[in-house]
Amino acid sequence: MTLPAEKAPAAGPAAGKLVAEHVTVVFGHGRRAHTVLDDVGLTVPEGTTVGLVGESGSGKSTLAKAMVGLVRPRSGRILLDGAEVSGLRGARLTAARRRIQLISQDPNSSLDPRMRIGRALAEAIDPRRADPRAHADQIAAGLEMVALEPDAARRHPHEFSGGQRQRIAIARALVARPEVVVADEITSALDCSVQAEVLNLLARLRAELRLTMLFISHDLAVVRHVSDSVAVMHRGAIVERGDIYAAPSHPYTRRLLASAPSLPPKETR
Ligand SMILES: Nc1ncnc2c1ncn2[C@@H]1O[C@H](COP(=O)(O)OP(=O)(O)OP(=O)(O)O)[C@@H](O)[C@H]1O
Repeated sequence: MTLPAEKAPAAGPAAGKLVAEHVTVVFGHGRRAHTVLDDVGLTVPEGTTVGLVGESGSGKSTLAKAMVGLVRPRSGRILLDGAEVSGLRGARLTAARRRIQLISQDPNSSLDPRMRIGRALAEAIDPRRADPRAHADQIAAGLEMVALEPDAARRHPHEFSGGQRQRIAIARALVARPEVVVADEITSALDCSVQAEVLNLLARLRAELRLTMLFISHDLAVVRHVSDSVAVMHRGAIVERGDIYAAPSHPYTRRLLASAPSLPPKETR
């Protein structure tokens, strides 16, 4: 999959697979205007995972949505391989969205309860021809990727556990083979034991599919487990990035680390 003609080689300070450049997002108008992201810059280099931490309401989900084209910045740009995606519309936006997939917190709201799993995956493969029979092999491969049997395609979301539903959401995001995944609090609705299972699955798929990933969580231990580097968001701005665990420099990062339960040592991947 390639973007249309405006695709340009990444260069200069914006080099990176997925880049937010001076992104400002404002909700509401006039006296009710609320700046949720304020001049945010973030680079996710190809093949790496950047973690994004920050407290509730700091703007992480808004940045996730801006990164995948669901929220339009008031100013600034989102770049994929150096080409701007934030201003795209229509077919070009659809093409870019296939290359960057969002997996969000709650599979109950992201999976339509009335839709069979096969149909949901078929829609992700080809929204214009969402016929599961036309994509049976790809659907079976997608389900296998997340360790589910092919007959899961004939079932509805309520027939699965929370962890299985999140695995289905992962399959739906990955079945069209995106290059970049934005994972927004994907384990926060799950029990601890299931959290580890989903994180390990995502880590395996990331390596197998050579994904570039922005991994968002309020949980420092989880972010540390999966990320190559970490950025810290506070009140709509990135206040720190890099090895925040060894040498936190911003007061908010220090508070965040101090309030986290003891962090296990980072595992080597
Ligand atoms: N569509 C919207 N319209 C108006 N305000 C919004 C909208 N979406 C988010 N906000 C506001 O933007 C701020 C940041 O929300 P956001 O969901 O991005 O934060 P977050 O860091 O992801 O928090 P959480 O972890 O709780 O989801 C909040 O004050 C929220 O109320």
